Amino acid sequence: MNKLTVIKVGGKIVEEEESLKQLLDDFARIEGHKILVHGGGRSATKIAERLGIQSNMVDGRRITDAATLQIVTMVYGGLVNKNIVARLQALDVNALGLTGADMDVIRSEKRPVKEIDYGFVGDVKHVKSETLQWLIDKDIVPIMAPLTHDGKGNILNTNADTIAAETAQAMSAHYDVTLVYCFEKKGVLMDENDDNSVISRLDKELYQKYIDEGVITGGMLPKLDNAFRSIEKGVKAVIITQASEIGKDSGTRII
Ligand SMILES: Nc1ncnc2c1ncn2[C@@H]1O[C@H](COP(=O)(O)OP(=O)(O)O)[C@@H](O)[C@H]1O
Ligand SMILES: CC(=O)N[C@@H](CCC(=O)OP(=O)(O)O)C(=O)O
Repeated sequence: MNKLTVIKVGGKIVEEEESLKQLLDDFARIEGHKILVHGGGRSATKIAERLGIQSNMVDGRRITDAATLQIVTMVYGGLVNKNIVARLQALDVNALGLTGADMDVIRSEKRPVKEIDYGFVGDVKHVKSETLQWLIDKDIVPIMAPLTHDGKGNILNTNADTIAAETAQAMSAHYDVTLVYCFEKKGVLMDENDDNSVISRLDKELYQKYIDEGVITGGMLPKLDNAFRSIEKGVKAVIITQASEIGKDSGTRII
């Protein structure tokens, strides 16, 4: 099987010019087939604030009312996605920006209301891996925004870590997939404030221990849940690392 690298890049990197430039330069240099999934949560929060709309996150997920949906559609599907696409084109990467609605690439279902009503947030139901494969085999590089659709005309907001994991899992039917979560730290850390404390290999047992001890918290929890699920569902390797370290043998490897 051919190799495919799925890179997910989070909001903090996307928002800062210097780290975005570094990420895109590194991404452009990755050889072989690749997909970039981007977040942009921090940009959405800032623009919402400018428009006088308060952001509300529960368990790392944005409560998305109608006004917030308009903002995330503009920010993720427009501003962030098209900026990345233009920048990659300047680096000779034949990037194509996609939301889940484009070519029906990712269908989702509005998250059912239990204790919390997340509003217009979608849980992924299907990734059209054949469509992505068709694009990739033509040397087109999909740049995926964290937006999906329900097939009934509605856009839904979907966490970018989940988009990356579901895409990597679906693409495992066609390629040997490596999923790389890039963020601002050097990997999963023993001490969140010490970049020299990278946990180089993490299995499920150790993960649970570190949760219990409060070593791993917050936004890292959904990321690692997605990471372990991906390994269980056929993704060959999952790495959590700093953008500048892509392709090097560093960061945290999920085993
Ligand atoms: N043990 C840990 N190692 C590294 N980061 C951790 C750890 N525990 C919690 N975190 C937090 O998780 C955050 C990453 O999650 P998140 O902000 O959702 O990432 P992203 O920028 O990719 O969206 C880090 O910025 C950090 O604050
Ligand atoms: C439902 C939900 O929470 N969607 C996320 C999508 C963006 C995202 O995941 O961005 P980062 O990777 O930068 O955090 C949000 O709106 O914040």
